[in-house]
Amino acid sequence: MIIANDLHKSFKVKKELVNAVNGVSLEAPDGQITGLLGPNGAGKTTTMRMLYTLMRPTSGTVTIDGIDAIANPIEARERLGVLPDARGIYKRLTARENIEYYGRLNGMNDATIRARIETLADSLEMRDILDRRTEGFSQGQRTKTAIARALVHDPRNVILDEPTNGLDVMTTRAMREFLMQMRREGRCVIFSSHIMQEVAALCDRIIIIAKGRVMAAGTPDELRALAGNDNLEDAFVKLIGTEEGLHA
Ligand SMILES: Nc1ncnc2c1ncn2[C@@H]1O[C@H](COP(=O)(O)OP(=O)(O)OP(=O)(O)O)[C@@H](O)[C@H]1O
Repeated sequence: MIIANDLHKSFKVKKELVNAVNGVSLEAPDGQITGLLGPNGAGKTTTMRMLYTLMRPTSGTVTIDGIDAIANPIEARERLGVLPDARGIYKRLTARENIEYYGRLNGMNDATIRARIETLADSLEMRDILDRRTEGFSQGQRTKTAIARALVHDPRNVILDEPTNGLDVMTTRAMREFLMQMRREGRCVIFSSHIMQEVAALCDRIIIIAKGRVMAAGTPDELRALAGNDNLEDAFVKLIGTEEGLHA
């Protein structure tokens, strides 16, 4: 379970202060998919970077399964699988080697890593690319490799930054099925998107972020009711206050 309380993050750009995240609180329970939805520049990536301990908040707290992620980042990371916005896979290694490397960094033995790769290769439908060098991989193939790598140590909590970004229809469908599988396995899944239909179709709870703040949070039905609108798309536009950047 991931809990964030009153997260703030500002960046100094020349003499100006950019307030990227302005008091975001959220709770993502186990066995549920929680979606962060918001237009470009809303603060989704910055929020996630703080959740997965890459970035220290200016203020606020994050706990991962009850562990204070700011005070104990290494312990928190052991419980986290992360697909960062920059996928960052090693191009001189094969997909399998990329995944194995992370398994070793996580202190796993070779037999456990091998078995885990078998499971992930099936779930992610990536058996055909496992032993190819990742140089030249398509965007979808890179994303699959990065997700398998993120999950090699079987983390209970999974944070994915725009996992379907740039994927074709079939690969997007496979990715959605994979997210639902993680939910069935009881994991806590958080993913970000600016595609309203995707978030509505997959998420148990949606957190709408704009201008670094949580504008609304709830189930798709609750958000419809909150906006007083049966059409989810219109509800989102109303809650965010602009249509800009919402669509793919
Ligand atoms: N390292 C940084 N230095 C300066 N400004 C930053 C930095 N990181 C993010 N920002 C700013 O913070 C704001 C939020 O950015 P963020 O990447 O979190 O948004 P996002 O919701 O993920 O957007 P997108 O959907 O476009 O990826 C933006 O105005 C961005 O320019």
